[in-house]
Amino acid sequence: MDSQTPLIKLPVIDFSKPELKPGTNEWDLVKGQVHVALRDYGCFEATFDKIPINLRESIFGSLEELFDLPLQTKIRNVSKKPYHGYVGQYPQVPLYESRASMMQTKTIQSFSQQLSELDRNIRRMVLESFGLEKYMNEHMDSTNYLLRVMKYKGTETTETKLGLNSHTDKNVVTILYQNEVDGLEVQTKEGEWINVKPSKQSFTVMIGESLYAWLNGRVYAPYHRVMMTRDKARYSAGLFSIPKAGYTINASDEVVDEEHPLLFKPFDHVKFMGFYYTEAGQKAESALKVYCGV
Ligand SMILES: O=C(O)CCC(=O)C(=O)O
Ligand SMILES: [Fe+2]
Repeated sequence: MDSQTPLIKLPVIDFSKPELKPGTNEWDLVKGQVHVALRDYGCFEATFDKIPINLRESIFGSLEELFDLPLQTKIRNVSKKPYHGYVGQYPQVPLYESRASMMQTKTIQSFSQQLSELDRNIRRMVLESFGLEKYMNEHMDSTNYLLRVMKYKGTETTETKLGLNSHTDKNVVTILYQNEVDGLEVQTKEGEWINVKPSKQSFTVMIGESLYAWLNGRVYAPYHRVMMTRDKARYSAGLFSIPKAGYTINASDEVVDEEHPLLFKPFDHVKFMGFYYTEAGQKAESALKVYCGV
């Protein structure tokens, strides 16, 4: 199925409660919602008011400036490290450009810091809800953060245009924030595309394949893409928690049983990314399965 179904909406989960602390009833309630949403969709909309509105809005000013730099300047920001350098000018997705923010402005730095708190709360809830508390410190220490920013040029026609190819994220958790131009679509397990329409105070939270593998498939890592329908540019920023090089992702015994046989052999995310960017990795339906599937 490849049609949009406006009837399906992503779950919306409220992280704005002032006393959202581990051990409280509020926490357990939200934890239950996170568990169900990530199991069923691998994605949800999070309302989170801890980042002041003026800070959130000034993000897009910084992004506009960053992407308005001459191409010569932008392409100087190349990198061999996965996710880091400038990407853009791809014939397949001509509207798309992206780069790591390098956290150079105060605005972006403080935005990332506050958003990483949301990432940690979500991951803590996920681990607790699977009874994996004993891995909490190891898990939290196993990742780095990267803020990557994206621009999708508006379409110059009335046709819908591909902004970003359908893919699954390969990291742990992704938290996206966007301007008022929608375009992100997330695919359900049944193959239907949901149009993501976050409100001004909400962020889109999505599971990547590293967490999917570590939890042995107990959470879903959804395919998603960007489709552009408007003539206005879409700006988005993503906070990505990414496994550190040298850390082995190994599903814990607690999530492996007869009903849930082991899906992947232990792997190193950075080495896997090396394979993902090869021709074989790009061609594979699931690069992770080809790389280390059981
Ligand atoms: O721009 C967006 O909302 C999605 C970006 C995305 O999927 C990615 O960078 O992996
Ligand atoms: Fe993505």
